[in-house]
Amino acid sequence: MCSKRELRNHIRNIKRQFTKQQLEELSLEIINRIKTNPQFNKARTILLYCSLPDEVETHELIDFACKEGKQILLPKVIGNTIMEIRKYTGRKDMIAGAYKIMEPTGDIFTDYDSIELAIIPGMAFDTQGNRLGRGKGYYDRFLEKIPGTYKIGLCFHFQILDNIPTEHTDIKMNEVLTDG
Ligand SMILES: Nc1nc2c(c(=O)[nH]1)N(C=O)[C@@H](CNc1ccc(C(=O)N[C@@H](CCC(=O)O)C(=O)O)cc1)CN2
Ligand SMILES: Nc1ncnc2c1ncn2[C@@H]1O[C@H](COP(=O)(O)OP(=O)(O)OP(=O)(O)O)[C@@H](O)[C@H]1O
Repeated sequence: MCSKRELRNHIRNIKRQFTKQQLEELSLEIINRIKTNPQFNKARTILLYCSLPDEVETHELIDFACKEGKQILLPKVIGNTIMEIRKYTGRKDMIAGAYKIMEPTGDIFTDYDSIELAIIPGMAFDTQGNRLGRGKGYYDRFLEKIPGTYKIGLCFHFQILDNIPTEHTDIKMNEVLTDG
């Protein structure tokens, strides 16, 4: 079995073979799936992520969900291993933080029990719902705090692997949405 580091390099190499436009088209397919997902439609408070250029594009989804009247929360990196959650209050209130991720300047959000759905990026997911992240453990540490929340991973089809090596701290997705 490959190490997590080898798997991350493998995925990075495949991703490079796609143009920006191809990834945008694949993203659209995935976002259309999320918009018809029953868990998404019924959730009123959703933890989302503001995508980096190599991730499934979520910018339009964030504003779509807001227009639907949902409360949107986004992560903000506050240390080497910790992220906090903030309310999204519009594009005008976003600022580039660590790793150049756009993060909200809005209020901090700590009512974790009210988060009904978490939509989570990944370098890869396997068929059992295991997730491989960027290797800092930000999501694993946070997801521990919301054990009852339904978790949906988003990734491109080439990021679905048969088997991801796991540690006891890794938290599984309930569902993974992809293109194709
Ligand atoms: N859009 C988005 N937001 C997110 C995450 C994410 O994966 N995607 N995170 C999920 O954890 C947290 C941020 N974690 C990150 C961890 C590493 C890198 C990163 O670029 N790592 C470099 C290696 C840099 C280094 O080792 O110092 C890399 O992947 O090349 C980015 C974000 C919170 N917000
Ligand atoms: N809940 C936790 N408590 C303490 N350490 C943790 C926890 N979760 C993960 N770690 C540690 O953090 C490091 C990175 O973990 P891992 O490789 O699983 O990150 P990742 O899920 O790929 O990254 P990310 O969540 O940032 O995208 C590992 O050394 C792991 O043992």
